[in-house]
Amino acid sequence: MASKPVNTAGLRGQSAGETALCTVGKSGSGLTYCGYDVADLAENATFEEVAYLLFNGELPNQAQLAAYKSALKPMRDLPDAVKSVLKLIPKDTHPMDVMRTGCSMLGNIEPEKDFSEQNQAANRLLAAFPAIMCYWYKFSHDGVEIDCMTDEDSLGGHFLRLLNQEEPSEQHKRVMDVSLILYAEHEFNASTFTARVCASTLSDMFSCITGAIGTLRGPLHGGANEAAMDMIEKFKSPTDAKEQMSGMLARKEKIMGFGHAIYRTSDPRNTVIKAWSEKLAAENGDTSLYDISVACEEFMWDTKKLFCNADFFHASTYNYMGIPTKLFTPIFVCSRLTGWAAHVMEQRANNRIIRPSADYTGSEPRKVQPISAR
Ligand SMILES: CC(=O)SCCNC(=O)CCNC(=O)[C@H](O)C(C)(C)COP(=O)(O)OP(=O)(O)OC[C@H]1O[C@@H](n2cnc3c(N)ncnc32)[C@H](O)[C@@H]1OP(=O)(O)O
Ligand SMILES: O=C([O-])CC(=O)C(=O)O
Repeated sequence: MASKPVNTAGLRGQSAGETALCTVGKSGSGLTYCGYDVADLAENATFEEVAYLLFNGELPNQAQLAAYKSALKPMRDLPDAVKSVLKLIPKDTHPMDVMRTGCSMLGNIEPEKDFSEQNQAANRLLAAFPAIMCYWYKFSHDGVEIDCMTDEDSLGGHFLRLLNQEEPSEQHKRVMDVSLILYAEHEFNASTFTARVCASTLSDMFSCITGAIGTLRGPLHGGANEAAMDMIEKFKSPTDAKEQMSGMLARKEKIMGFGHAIYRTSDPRNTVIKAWSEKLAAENGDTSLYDISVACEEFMWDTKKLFCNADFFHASTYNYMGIPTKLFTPIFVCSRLTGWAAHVMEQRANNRIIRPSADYTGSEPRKVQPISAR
């Protein structure tokens, strides 16, 4: 009997190029950055080490890491022109639109003039993204113009400090670091592919990243962490969660934070972030959000054999850290920028314009009729 044909819609299963940056769904836990298992990196590295790895192909030694962090620190502030634009953006704007505009505006003020500046442009965005997010958030929500510079050692700590305007705990800094590592890179996902398509036209780094932000925004991609939070906070208990999800599935609604285009039985990032959610829940004392999330996970596996992707337990984890839901996907941007920029550099190093073909399904050739005759 002939086997079921592979559904190739959405380019599924088709190779669209080469990369040395990442494998998805292959050896070990299923996800490696430059050969390192993501769980190993999450356990034994920091986000800055992972950024260095993606940009240079090797993990830094102590001196290289110290030099890299020292180079990033002075780049954390924003030009006045970018602050002025951020101040114009209304409070009810989607923060991913703010990130997109902030990125694009920075590219107006400090353009990448040629590809010799690509590392500078990537590092500038890496250092400045937490400020783009928090400067707008604090101004639009609290009317406060925050100082965008902190002396926090890590970018994760810097973000938490800007957001809460107080010293973050060591534990929260570590969780943020782990989260940024988990989100950093994921092969030819939709937003990275957007960045590569843009790069293949020999466009500039800021355009590639701006396009990628727009792609990550959607709920089928990065926007799922926010959408998952909106869903789980509506559930009153684990039993209520199962009942409501049953109704959602019956209505053929997508359950955000579940399923994956490549993984078939689990997403290796889930184990890591779920463990942090459980730990934070226990320390918080109110474990209900974690318990509800676990009930969702069990229900989806039992009924549909669908599993949590990276986004699902990020929702409760960030919530236990007091991070506003609307900033969940922008945090993803702060991390994935590293993967996007590394892919832009890789595309540029061996470029041919990305231009696939299409299967035509339209009308047969025909003649234009005079407008009076139509
Ligand atoms: C960091 C990230 O970007 S991870 C992804 C984040 N996105 C989400 O969490 C959104 C919810 N998930 C989804 O929409 C999908 O699983 C995607 C977009 C991630 C992958 O899409 P696809 O590759 O098309 O999924 P796949 O081919 O495995 O789907 C198989 C079936 O399961 C269904 N399905 C997949 N995910 C879900 C879900 N979360 N809820 C309900 N049904 C689902 C599909 O509708 C499909 O059903 P069908 O055969 O009746 O049409
Ligand atoms: O790979 C994908 O399709 C989506 C994903 O998990 C990611 O970008 O992290």
